[in-house]
Amino acid sequence: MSDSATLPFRKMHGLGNDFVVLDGRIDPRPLALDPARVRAIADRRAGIGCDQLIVIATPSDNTADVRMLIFNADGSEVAACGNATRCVAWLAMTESGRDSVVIETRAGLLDAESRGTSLVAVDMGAARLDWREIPLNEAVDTLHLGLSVGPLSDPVAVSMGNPHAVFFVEDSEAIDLAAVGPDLEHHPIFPERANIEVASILPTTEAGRGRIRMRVWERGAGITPACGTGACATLVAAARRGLSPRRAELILDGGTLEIEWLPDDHVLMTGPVATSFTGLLDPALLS
Ligand SMILES: N[C@H](CCC[C@H](N)C(=O)O)C(=O)O
Repeated sequence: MSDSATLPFRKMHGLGNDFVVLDGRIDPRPLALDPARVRAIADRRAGIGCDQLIVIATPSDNTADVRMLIFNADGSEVAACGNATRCVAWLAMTESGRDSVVIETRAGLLDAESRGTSLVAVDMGAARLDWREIPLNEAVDTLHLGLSVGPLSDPVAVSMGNPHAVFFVEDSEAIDLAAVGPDLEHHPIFPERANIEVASILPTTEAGRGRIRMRVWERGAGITPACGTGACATLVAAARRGLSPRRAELILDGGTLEIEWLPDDHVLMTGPVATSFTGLLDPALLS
């Protein structure tokens, strides 16, 4: 494919957390994007606009169906993105005609299954709870970080292959995430920065499932309508604190995800996928 050729893209989202998806298997250019190019594509004014840019690549070996590269809107490459993993899994299942696939990410191999039309379940792997795995820059109890900014304090740190700090509050709608997000994302205790969640515990359902209202300030993307790994991290944090059963509905700005922290410590996330539109990327955005 010549450098002047346009490149097909698919605009997808998971509960409004949106992605530009490029296929690096048909054209190598998306496999070598520098951060400035990612920012140009993600720019909602001059580019296409997205929270994350996702590149589908050939898997390293036959243990996976596809490999997935994840870039935040600020150009940073990260290891995990739950909503995008559902979208890529849906594409891979549609392509292969199978109702289960394996996605290779920097956070590991993730098993995904169809749960019906445009509904996908992904085993997001084990929650990492040790300070070294978050990572944090000091040996602290991840269940209670001695950290506070504005009205927020005493978060739980969890990694789903990416770092999260979960703050439990009376009313998550009352928190001005834009005011506190940047300082928390860049707090020195997080050497790789962090995704920031504020969560309120709601009454459990008759079926005994938890219900948690959660909003997110994402590392490298800011406030997004939903965060799959953030929902996983929030459920694990709430269960560790004894605030929720290990299975709950996570109610995000963009909709609801069903999350379960399994006995083997893996976290199962189930939620919708959607394609907004497809198009051709201007080659100027790639070079
Ligand atoms: N929205 C994504 C999370 C992206 C996390 C990314 N912002 C990071 O830096 O880890 C999700 O659905 O899980």
